[in-house]
Amino acid sequence: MMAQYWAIKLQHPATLVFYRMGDFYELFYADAEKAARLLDITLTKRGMSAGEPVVMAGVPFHSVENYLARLIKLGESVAICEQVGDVATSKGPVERKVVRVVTPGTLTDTELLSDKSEALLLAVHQGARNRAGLAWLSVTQGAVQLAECAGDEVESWIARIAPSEVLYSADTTAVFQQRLAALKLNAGFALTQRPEFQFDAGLGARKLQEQLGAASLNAWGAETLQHAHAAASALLAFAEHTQGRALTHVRSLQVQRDDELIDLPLTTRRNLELVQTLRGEDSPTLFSLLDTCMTGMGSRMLKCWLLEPRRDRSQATRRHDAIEVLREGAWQRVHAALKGVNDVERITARVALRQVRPRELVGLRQSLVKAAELQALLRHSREGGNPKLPDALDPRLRGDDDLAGIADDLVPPTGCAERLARTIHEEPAALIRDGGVIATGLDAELDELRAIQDNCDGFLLDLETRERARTGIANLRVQFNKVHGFYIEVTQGQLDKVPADYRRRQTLKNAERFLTPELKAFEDKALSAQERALAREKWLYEQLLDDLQAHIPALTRLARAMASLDALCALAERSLTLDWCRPQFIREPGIEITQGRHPVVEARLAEMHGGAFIANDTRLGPKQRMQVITGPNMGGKSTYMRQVAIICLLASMGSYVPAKACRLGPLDAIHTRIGAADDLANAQSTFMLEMTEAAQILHAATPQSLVLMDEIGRGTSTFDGLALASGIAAHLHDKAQSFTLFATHYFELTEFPAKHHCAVNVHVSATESGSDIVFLHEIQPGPASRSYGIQVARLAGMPAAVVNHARNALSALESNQEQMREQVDLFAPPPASEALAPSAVEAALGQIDPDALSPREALDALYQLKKLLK
Ligand SMILES: Nc1ncnc2c1ncn2[C@@H]1O[C@H](COP(=O)(O)OP(=O)(O)OP(=O)(O)O)[C@@H](O)[C@H]1O
Repeated sequence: MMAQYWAIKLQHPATLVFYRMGDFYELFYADAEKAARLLDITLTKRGMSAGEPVVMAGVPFHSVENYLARLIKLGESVAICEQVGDVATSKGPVERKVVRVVTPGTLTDTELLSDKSEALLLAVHQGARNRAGLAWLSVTQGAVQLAECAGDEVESWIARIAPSEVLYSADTTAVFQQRLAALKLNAGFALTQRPEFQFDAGLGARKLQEQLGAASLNAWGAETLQHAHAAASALLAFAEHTQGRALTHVRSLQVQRDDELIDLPLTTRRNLELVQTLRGEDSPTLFSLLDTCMTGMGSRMLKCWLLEPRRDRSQATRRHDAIEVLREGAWQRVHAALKGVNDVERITARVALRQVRPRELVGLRQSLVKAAELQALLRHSREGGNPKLPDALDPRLRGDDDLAGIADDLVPPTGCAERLARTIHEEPAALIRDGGVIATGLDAELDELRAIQDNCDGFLLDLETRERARTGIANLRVQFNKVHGFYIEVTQGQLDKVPADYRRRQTLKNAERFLTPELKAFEDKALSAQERALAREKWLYEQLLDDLQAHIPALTRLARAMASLDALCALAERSLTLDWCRPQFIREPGIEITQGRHPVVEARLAEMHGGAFIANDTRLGPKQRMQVITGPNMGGKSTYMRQVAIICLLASMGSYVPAKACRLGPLDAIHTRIGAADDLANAQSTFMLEMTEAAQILHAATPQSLVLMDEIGRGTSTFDGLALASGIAAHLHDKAQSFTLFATHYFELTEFPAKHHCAVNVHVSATESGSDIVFLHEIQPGPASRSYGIQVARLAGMPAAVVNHARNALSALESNQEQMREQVDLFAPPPASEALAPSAVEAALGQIDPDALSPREALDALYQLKKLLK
């Protein structure tokens, strides 16, 4: 057995092997030690192999999912090795095989997956000439995505895609591997090395063509992406390896280009608290506020829309159109009809992978019925006098985000629901191996086998009556139990009446149990009927899965349509409940928001009865690109800046926005530099991190970018900070020319707009009442008059002595500063660095004309130059 184990383990060296032995999965040696540590299970030693005791640890098979979930969360991978041979007939250890490998990026079990997020597997290929290829997919979805980028952009791509597992080739350079390892620390994915030959561009292209059933990748614009093909080759090979079969449901391809999406760097996602709060929690975030989806697949779709808004606004416009229609009444009915819809997307993938459970198929059938209902609803609102619902869209323009396209895709595949209804029991057992899954009436043979079992009770009663009459034993009983099978039980006092054909089966304290030839024959028939019924059920289940394969493409389309409808419906509901408006896209550059609000802060205030949120306007355009925002701490500067970014993002993803009106010009990125958290894991100080992030923004920002800069420079001495902040503001204004919101506590910067015609001062208002401060949270033109830092400290409970001390110190500092102020012009351009005069060697070198020199003269000249250098 250990020889068999080692043969299997050798093929999965970096994976924990769960080796099935009876009712347990056992782990051996180093695997056992690791699992014992990670799972807190007992380590034991048993027997001897190669002269050493065998170290092992085991988990019961019925609770394996729980252990798997814990290991996967810790980034481990597990190979599940089952007994596949026949225990009764095999000589030596029964044959075993790894039936699937569970890794963080290739999860398919409903129990192990989060409802609301995808587990993505990503392969990265380091190509020549500083290029890289990326390919990624979710095994529970049907689409592969490809991208190519410059080698130094890999981190930002991976961070944006947020995979659960990253595959890289064994031959990537050490530096590249270090960068991946550093990213892993921050992003928390599993990093898996694969052999170099698996990253084969030719093979990748062929595999993709096979998946898509196409002769070329031209139609997807993916023909020339060789580095991405290489990544796809490793990606598909690994995904197939883990599932133990081909991924027949993966039939679509998308190419992502970095100039197609609005750039949302990781810092922006974090600072705007899109899907996670700054503390790493799931709520309250923008996503948690938006997500009123009825299904997991709807939530996942919505999250993807939020994190991947497109620069091209046609998709967002289609979503706005759909929301507008749904708002007019249909959304409530659609919302209600979506209740109880199952995760068709994941069930479909599990059908394709032949891992689907009986109850999931019942869920699928119910969802198909719902799909027809939803389709009727959408069609009805189209015909029934809703003139805005387009009915004949050009199919090329149709996406999965317009209602006409969705309605068309909601067609359940012909005969699929009926086939499921006929085949699967209304309330089937959880697992096919338990039996009781296939419906009665589907298969005559199964029904007959079941009848034998069902008739058991009748037969036993009949036999009991007959035997009582034959033997004269009035309390004789004919019974069955799982351990001993069938028996006739006779109590001690009656044993002398037992006929000769009774064979003793078991002796109890007060009774004996017997078998007769007739009962034995019945037992054989009944037990074999049960076994045969189980085998028949399994076979019928496999037949069903075979038949369902043909429906996979239609089911995948249907799942996407349902998910989109769910997401649109959630956006429609949110827009009504939270009083949001439809944004308008304009061609000219600009961000114009009337009475904008920060949706998450507003919701928090409402929840905590913290008073009304104060709405604010924003006007940014070609002539007014920068706002320098001043005002007291706690005044609402950060909230205001974030709300502008969030409104732009919501509009771009296709949602309504928290404002009275919004007109938005083209946008290519949202950059944010807000707050400062130490990045200890990467050994970066607060200030270093601040400057690194700011430098990245200055390099990347364009006139179509929105940039939020919150208190830049505060991490160092006042003068350094102020000097840097003014330099950064000048760069953003003059060079990048981005739309910039620049919040600062440096009052000196309020002079910036005087010398920079596209910048204006605004401030958040506050008033003093006695020695207290009242925040008005209103954005008003002009600079703030003062900072109120000391009042805020007082509010925060600072000891009175400290507050007094600070007041004194402040007035001394302020009078000092007045004197300095006149002399320094912060915004004067730096003098051009003086050109240095050429050195003697350079001057001599300049005199030499190599073509006019003989070899002898050249040598002399060289000596001359050496001398000059000395
Ligand atoms: N427009 C608003 N309406 C109502 N309350 C608001 C508004 N803006 C901000 N607030 C409240 O004020 C609090 C502080 O806001 P914010 O963090 O934006 O202030 P800040 O000016 O950036 O402060 P600091 O300079 O200390 O960073 C918020 O948590 C919120 O409760």
